[in-house]
Amino acid sequence: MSAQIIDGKAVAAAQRDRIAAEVADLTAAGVQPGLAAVLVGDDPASHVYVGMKEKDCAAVGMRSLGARLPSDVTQETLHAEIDRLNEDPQVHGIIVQMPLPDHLDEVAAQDRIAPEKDVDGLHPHSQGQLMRGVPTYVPATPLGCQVLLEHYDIPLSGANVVIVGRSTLVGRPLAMLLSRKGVDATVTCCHSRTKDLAAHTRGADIVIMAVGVARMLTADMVREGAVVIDVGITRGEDGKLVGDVDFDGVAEVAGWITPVPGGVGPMTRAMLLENTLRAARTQSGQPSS
Ligand SMILES: Nc1nc(=O)c2c([nH]1)NC[C@@H]1CN(c3ccc(C(=O)N[C@@H](CCC(=O)O)C(=O)O)cc3)C=[N+]21
Repeated sequence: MSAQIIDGKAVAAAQRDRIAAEVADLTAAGVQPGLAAVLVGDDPASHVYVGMKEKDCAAVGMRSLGARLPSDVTQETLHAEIDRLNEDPQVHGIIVQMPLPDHLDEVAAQDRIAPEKDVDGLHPHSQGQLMRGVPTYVPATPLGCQVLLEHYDIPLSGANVVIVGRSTLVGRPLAMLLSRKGVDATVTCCHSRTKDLAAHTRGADIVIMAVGVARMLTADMVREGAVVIDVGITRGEDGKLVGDVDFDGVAEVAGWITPVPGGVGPMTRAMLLENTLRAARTQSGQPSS
């Protein structure tokens, strides 16, 4: 293996330590940040993720509230629960864990969250402000990718970044984030209909995989020394997490690479805490330290 490992777990731990110190200061000033996760139904993966978020909150001294609703809940009841959290002054951030059961409208639920509590960055206000170049809350996974790249001093200005995937949660916001003035990457957004994907990825200084297709990016698709960020998390039959990158092969050619697990995933959780801390500061009128 020639690539150096981008250690998301370690960077996330450092971020959590910093956040914990800031949470302690804010709590001493009378405001304990609070995050509410709305979990509908009994999808096992969603339960695992929400459980991790609750543990993360506890680790940094934040309050966490789990709102659990049955899988047959109506859209009206879901909205009533979001309204209740919107009005609760102890709750600074709200996320609705995705995916929702098929009979529910995910977009309508996202739209229901008060923009000032939208720590997932999925409300049209958050997405629009990011598009305008004045972000409020950036979705945690794209933010985590940016913080990881900056932590390792990987040059972004003028860099050719190829993002594979165009989801609302990752690909599109990431393209906005990295092409902003001040970050200044040249971003290409590829997807399932892209012609000759390999020609794009081979031309990239940085390849970011966010499609959810296990081991899609192979060594022949990567330029020698390129930076490879893997956002994919496919659960294999053996229960193990598999990324969108064929790690063993690509690590032979890449210069830097994120592992799965231990790459972007832990950063996603840390950035959700960061967004919640910012939400608590903004809502309480406490200046940042
Ligand atoms: N409203 C909403 N917001 C989300 O941000 C959201 C969501 N819904 N639904 C599901 C996806 C997925 N997601 C992950 C978060 C952390 C890890 C993570 O920490 N992964 C660890 C390993 C975890 C394990 O072993 O299972 C890692 O990659 O090292 C993974 C995935 C957030 N999501």
